Amino acid sequence: MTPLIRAENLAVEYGETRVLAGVDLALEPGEIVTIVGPNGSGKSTLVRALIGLETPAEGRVIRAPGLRIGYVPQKLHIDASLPITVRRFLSLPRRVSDAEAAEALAHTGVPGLETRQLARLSGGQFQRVLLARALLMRPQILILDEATQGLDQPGTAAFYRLIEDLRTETGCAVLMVSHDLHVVMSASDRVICLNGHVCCEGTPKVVSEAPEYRALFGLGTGGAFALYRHEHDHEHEGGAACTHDPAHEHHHHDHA
Ligand SMILES: Nc1ncnc2c1ncn2[C@@H]1O[C@H](COP(=O)(O)OP(=O)(O)OP(=O)(O)O)[C@@H](O)[C@H]1O
Repeated sequence: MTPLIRAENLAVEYGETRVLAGVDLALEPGEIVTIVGPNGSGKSTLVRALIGLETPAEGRVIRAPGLRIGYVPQKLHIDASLPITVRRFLSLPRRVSDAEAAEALAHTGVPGLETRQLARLSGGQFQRVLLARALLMRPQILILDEATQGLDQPGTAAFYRLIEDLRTETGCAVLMVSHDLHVVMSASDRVICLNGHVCCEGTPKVVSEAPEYRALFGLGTGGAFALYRHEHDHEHEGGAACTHDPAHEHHHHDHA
């Protein structure tokens, strides 16, 4: 199968700082892939580079011709002093019909919100409206950058069920960045563990049994917390996917 998006030996820099190096990645139609990794490990940067919002310092990103991407960014600040209804927001940047807007809102579990002010939605409603807008792109790939932040546990679980249903219904691929490890592990076909480079990757089963993953996330309920304590002192097997770039600092990830 031809990948929808492929990154080859991708490096991204902000000024003098290299935040991603040697990243190889390919997304096949219909698969759900999750990127995990500590804060500042380059997850959003990778997503932005895949979409074309960051220019590679090295390597390249290849997108299938005419690829339709639905993107839910990590942060979208809505200025409460600039009123905009849900309906108008759904027509940005592409104008959509009332019927399309209504269908997308129903699809994401928030029917009838059209006349509401965007700035006054609850966190969960807002995320679902963002998802509805992404769906209006009729995406072949849906890219979600920590789309469940601000949602409670049931809201998060429901959101991921919705993503899985959408994949089943539309056949779109899904690439998401997430810190919700338990849900990630159950909902993903493939997990990519990032820390400036790809630490380890594979099916949730393979990754969760990998020493790299265990070193990163620990076991049991402490796992999610351990995510933020990643000091990159674990050993890698094979090593091919893990060329440590000496220019890339790891110690600053110890945010615990
Ligand atoms: N526009 C920018 N200019 C300069 N540095 C940036 C920029 N965006 C991100 N960075 C830096 O690049 C590094 C990677 O950031 P990125 O947002 O990709 O990490 P992340 O893995 O998504 O983090 P988090 O889990 O906290 O969202 C960080 O050190 C960050 O400070």
